[in-house]
Amino acid sequence: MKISSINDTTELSNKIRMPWLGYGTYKASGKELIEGVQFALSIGYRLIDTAEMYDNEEEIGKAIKKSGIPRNEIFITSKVWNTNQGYENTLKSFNNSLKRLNIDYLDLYLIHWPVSGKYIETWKALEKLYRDGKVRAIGVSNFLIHHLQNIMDKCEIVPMVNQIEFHPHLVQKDLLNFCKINKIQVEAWSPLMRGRINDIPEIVNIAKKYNKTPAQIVLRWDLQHEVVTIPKSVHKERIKENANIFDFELSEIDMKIIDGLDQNKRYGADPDDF
Ligand SMILES: NC(=O)C1=CN([C@@H]2O[C@H](COP(=O)(O)OP(=O)(O)OC[C@H]3O[C@@H](n4cnc5c(N)ncnc54)[C@H](OP(=O)(O)O)[C@@H]3O)[C@@H](O)[C@H]2O)C=CC1
Ligand SMILES: O=C1CO[C@H](CO)[C@@H](O)[C@@H]1O
Repeated sequence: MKISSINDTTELSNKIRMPWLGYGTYKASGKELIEGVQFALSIGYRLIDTAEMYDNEEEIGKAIKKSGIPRNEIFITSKVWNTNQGYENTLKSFNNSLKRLNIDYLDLYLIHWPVSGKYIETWKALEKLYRDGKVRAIGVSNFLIHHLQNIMDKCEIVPMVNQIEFHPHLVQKDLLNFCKINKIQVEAWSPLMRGRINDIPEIVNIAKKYNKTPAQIVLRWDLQHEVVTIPKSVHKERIKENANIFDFELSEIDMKIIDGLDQNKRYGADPDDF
């Protein structure tokens, strides 16, 4: 698939379209977040990723309103936090996120982590929200194959998205294949390894060859794997840099070199610990 514009989107299993590039917001707040979101929207980002746990939904809602961009042109994701899982609590959390964001529907609602003994009931609440038309797509985050399989065995709707830790040190090829076969769109969190990509010599070398930065190389690698990517930055230059990934293509050899950096190494938590 050729991805050559910031306006390009992927079609989810329910036909809803999701941008390939999004704006991550973890640890961002206040003025720098409001300005970051507005700037990102002004240069063409159309996906904003948040979560009730990030404690920044109000600011994001304000920034979106201030941008003047019609609501239906922006794809907004939020997530139910672990301590609020369970059927009734999830319905409440969802409504609270809508209120804080000051919007009347979400584009994508995710279960943040697979809390054992809770996520099946939580998923049933997401199915209800989806059937009631309050959210355009539903999905999960940090789900491994066995969690996904469990939902598919016990529930009716297959998750449309799985947002996972994904970067050159954590490729999770089997999970990627499982998602592909089951039409679950993979979305990468910490795609820049929280800034560590600048320290990987192989990526620095590839970056020089394409006259791009290490961040741009890794984000392009995501797209060529057909993985949606949501880098976070509160600096204009980097927000711009991270979006400047649609005018070049990595060769198959360079894709393989980056794939080969996999160490199955997580910088975030292990989904089996919840
Ligand atoms: N579902 C889940 O469990 C999780 C979801 N997420 C989501 O994914 C998003 C992205 O992941 P995140 O963990 O934030 O990490 P990222 O991999 O996006 O890295 C963000 C860090 O890298 C820096 N940075 C940004 N752009 C560049 C660049 N071009 N060159 C060098 N450094 C750069 C940022 O600094 P600065 O801002 O100062 O520019 C920040 O410190 C989150 O913000 C959140 O929305 C994240 C973690 C878990
Ligand atoms: O979304 C998130 C942001 O980062 C946190 C710390 O790594 C994660 O726990 C959380 O899932």
